[in-house]
Amino acid sequence: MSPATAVAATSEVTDFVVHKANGLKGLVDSGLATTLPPQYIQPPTERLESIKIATSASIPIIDVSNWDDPSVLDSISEAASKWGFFQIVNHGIPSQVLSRVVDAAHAFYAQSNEERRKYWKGSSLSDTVFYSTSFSPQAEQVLEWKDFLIFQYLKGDGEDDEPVGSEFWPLVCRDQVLDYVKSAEPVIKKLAEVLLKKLNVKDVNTEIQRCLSGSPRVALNYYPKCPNPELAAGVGRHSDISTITMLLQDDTGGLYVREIKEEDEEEEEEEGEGGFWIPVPPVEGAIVVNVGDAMQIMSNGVYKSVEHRAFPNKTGSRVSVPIFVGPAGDAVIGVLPEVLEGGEKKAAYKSVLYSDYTAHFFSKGHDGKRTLDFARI
Ligand SMILES: O=C(O)CCC(=O)C(=O)O
Ligand SMILES: [Fe+2]
Repeated sequence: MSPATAVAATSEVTDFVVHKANGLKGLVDSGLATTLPPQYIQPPTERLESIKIATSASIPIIDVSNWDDPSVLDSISEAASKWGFFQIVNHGIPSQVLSRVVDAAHAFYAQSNEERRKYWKGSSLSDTVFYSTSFSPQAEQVLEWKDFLIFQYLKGDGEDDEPVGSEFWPLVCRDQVLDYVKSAEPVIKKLAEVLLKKLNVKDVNTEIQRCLSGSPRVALNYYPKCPNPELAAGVGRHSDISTITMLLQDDTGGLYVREIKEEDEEEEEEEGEGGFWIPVPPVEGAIVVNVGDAMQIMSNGVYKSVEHRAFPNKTGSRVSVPIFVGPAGDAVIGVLPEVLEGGEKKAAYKSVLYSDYTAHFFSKGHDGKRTLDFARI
């Protein structure tokens, strides 16, 4: 079989993309994926054409130029409770830092298969950086139209030390990712402070710190242009397992967020493929912020970790760069005592070791908000 025929043959696609570590980018570059390979075809309920798009709702855009303004704090905590998602503008991260990290993501994927493959999960020189495809290809029924490069951001001992293993990060994007995280850190800190303040948490001790942001991860997500986007998903319905995620998206669009209905409150959240989906349009200079499962657990559901999904398109590739701010693997997360004080509310979640929670998330394909059941009482 010629290499060309090998790639074209359905049964060989997964092998070429996943096992031979060419990534989806390698498949698209081969020029042979002129139609969507069967393993990428989503069931009808999970396609863009069958979801109901919310036409009047939009997620809030919050100007955070003045963190001392009480109305900013109110807007953030309200958005985290009501929508689980918001965009922030005037956050102080220089626009060049944002555009450089997006360009750097393109630069990583523009390299040859051989060059990218050096970082493939399992063969990368450091566990703090790895390249992979889809979500959890070994556990998924249908593959997602996406490649990603993950950076695990473990701080060195000294204040100014570079993250552990960063000397092994790809040179085409290393400094841009480091600069982005460095500039984002004060914003992350502020967001966490505001959310905790509104929960009456006064003593943000080191243990809470480890639960909030013990192990940030950055992803360079790449959704190549897709021959049949109407049949595919870039990332399927899921909630993030982070405490908070700061997502930078390019100007392409494709992200949708589930609309929370009033009657979904009290854990009676909409399940399955129903409900309305709110598009999150790219806003120049804005960062999308969303609450993750760890924050929903710690806040006992006051803040909502909301389902979201992204679709690829036919005209070009799309890049997004989330920073998943999440607990350290060995942190035990549970409902913060302050949230229960003085009220008649009971804890809706038990305490869980975060590395167990993470392992559960990756042991299956994306399945909406089901990961949270792992911690639900
Ligand atoms: O690319 C996007 O807009 C969303 C990505 C996402 O949800 C994720 O990486 O968890
Ligand atoms: Fe996500």
